[in-house]
Amino acid sequence: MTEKALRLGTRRSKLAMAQSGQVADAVSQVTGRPVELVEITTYGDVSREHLAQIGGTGVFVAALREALARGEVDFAVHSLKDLPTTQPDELVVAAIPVREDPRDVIIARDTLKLADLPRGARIGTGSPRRMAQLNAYARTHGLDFETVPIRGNVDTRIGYVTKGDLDAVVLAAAGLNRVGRSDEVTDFLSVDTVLPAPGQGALAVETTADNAELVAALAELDDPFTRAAVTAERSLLAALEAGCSAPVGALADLLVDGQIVKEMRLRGVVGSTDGSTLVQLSTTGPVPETHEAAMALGRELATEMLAQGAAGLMGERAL
Ligand SMILES: NCc1[nH]cc(CCC(=O)O)c1CC(=O)O
Repeated sequence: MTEKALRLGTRRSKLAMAQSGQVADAVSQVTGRPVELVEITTYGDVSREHLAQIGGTGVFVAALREALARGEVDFAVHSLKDLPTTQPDELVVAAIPVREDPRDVIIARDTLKLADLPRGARIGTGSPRRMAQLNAYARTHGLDFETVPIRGNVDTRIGYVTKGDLDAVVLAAAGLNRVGRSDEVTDFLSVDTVLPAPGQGALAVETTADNAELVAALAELDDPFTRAAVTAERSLLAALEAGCSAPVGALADLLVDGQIVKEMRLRGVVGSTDGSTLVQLSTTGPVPETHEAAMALGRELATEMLAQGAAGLMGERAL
């Protein structure tokens, strides 16, 4: 007997197709049903140059959510770091699978590492979070590189280096892993140097709240530790009243003693894009066992960061 295929709404970019394909296979496994990819073309895909004006990466998420709400697809996969912190009532994040490598990386000419970039080197990144932390690193390590605003998909960004326009570009390790290009990485940036975006490396599998059977099936793909970590990170972002393009980094991880999980640590950073000011703090607490406990961890750190002047660093906006 062949069961009706589940429809997975996806953007058609290489990265979106790769992560949707991987989740499609996993969903097929747990449901025993075939999964069909349904490509959703968004205004952002057609008109890249107007992406900033029409609201950044949020437009991609919005188009997939509209397709879900209209019943054109059964579920969708988002990069968690591109997902707004507000959750529509009619939709539910049914699964957050195990997170990939959360780190940022550089791809530089001549296999250079960050610390080896020559004076005056130009590093491409459109992210205020990456600019702030890289420029702060340069200031504190006597380096003299410059961050240059760029945007575009993974291929476009790597192209700036291979064509010789820039010395290096910054990308997320997870995205490169998913499209099979991690062998081009020349330096994995320590999270002590560049704290990743809240939710970076994690995916969100979203469906309609009224589809109880599918919600339950998708929940089998959920990783509770990843969910607790990204919930705390995104709670920090929300409590700072920052959006996905704000200069905010956050990463929660587990503190382990031998084999025993002791606590969850949440680190956060906000900075000015020139790197002259960074507010960098961390907090630890019991591993959150509920959504509310994970939210509380993020709010707690946000309160401390705001007390140290974080709000004044969040005015800057760019993609
Ligand atoms: N903002 C674009 C974006 N959204 C998700 C990823 C891939 C990494 C991830 O899934 O967290 C990327 C590319 C990048 O930042 O290099």
